Amino acid sequence: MSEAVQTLDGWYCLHDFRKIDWTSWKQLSEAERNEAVQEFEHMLNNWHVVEEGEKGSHAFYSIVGQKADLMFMILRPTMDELNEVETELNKTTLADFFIPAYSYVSVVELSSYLGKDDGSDPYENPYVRSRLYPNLPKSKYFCFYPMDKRRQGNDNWYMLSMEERRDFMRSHGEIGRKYAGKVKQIITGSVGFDDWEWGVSLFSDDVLQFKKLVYEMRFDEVSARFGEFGSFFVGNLLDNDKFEKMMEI
Ligand code: VOV
Repeated sequence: MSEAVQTLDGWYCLHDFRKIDWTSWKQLSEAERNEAVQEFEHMLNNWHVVEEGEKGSHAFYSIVGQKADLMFMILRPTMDELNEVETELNKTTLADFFIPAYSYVSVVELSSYLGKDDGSDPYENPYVRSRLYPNLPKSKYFCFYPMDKRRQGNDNWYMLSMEERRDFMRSHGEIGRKYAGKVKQIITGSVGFDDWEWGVSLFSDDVLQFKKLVYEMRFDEVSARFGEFGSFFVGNLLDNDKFEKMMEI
């Protein structure tokens, strides 16, 4: 049996995609709509307080295309708290006008392929902590997709030796580093939690960099031979002003 890589696991993560039931939303009076948006923003403001207290983080984007209209990426220290946030969201008046589109449950993950083992506790390392418990960037654009590593014939990731997998990840990391300052990636592990093995969340102020990065990675052996991908979602950052404008009829 090949040796499983040890993972470092951080905050639990929910990607929650919703469509808006515009037909029902339009039936409300302007006053009712304003009240629902204000109630919703009150919840978002509470999430900001959690973020400032470094007890979690969140990202809120509108999604382009018919797969969804809105996306919430929520990070919390426990699965229980993640569930509470989801329920809080579902109890808002606005959620009566949301239609579930897709969701993804995972945990922020760092593999130890490239880490140095100097005997110290990695969970005490400030850099590692900033990766495991990240303050999600408020970048203009967001991209999410789930992925697996293939298990077929000669292309079975889980049958490779630790050294082989480490070499692949080194090359992967080298490509990724070319996008430093342009794209920030947050990899969340979802084995045992959801239908794919990882969630890939990308943040950038230049939306075209998602295409360039993902395309370049397709030619790297680890993605070319072993990468299998689910649906892609791409969207634009929402703040209160943009959200109010979006919900205006
Ligand atoms: C901004 C770009 C970027 C950078 C710098 C980067 C670097 C790195 C490093 C150094 C490491 C290994 C250590 C760790 O941190 O875990 C990883 C790990 C991982 N990656 Fe990555 N990745 C990027 C970007 C990046 C992308 C775009 C994808 C999707 C692949 C594609 O083809 O669409 C991806 C996937 C992953 C995955 C699924 C893992 C875990 C694999 C496992 O088997 O455990 N990743 N990644």
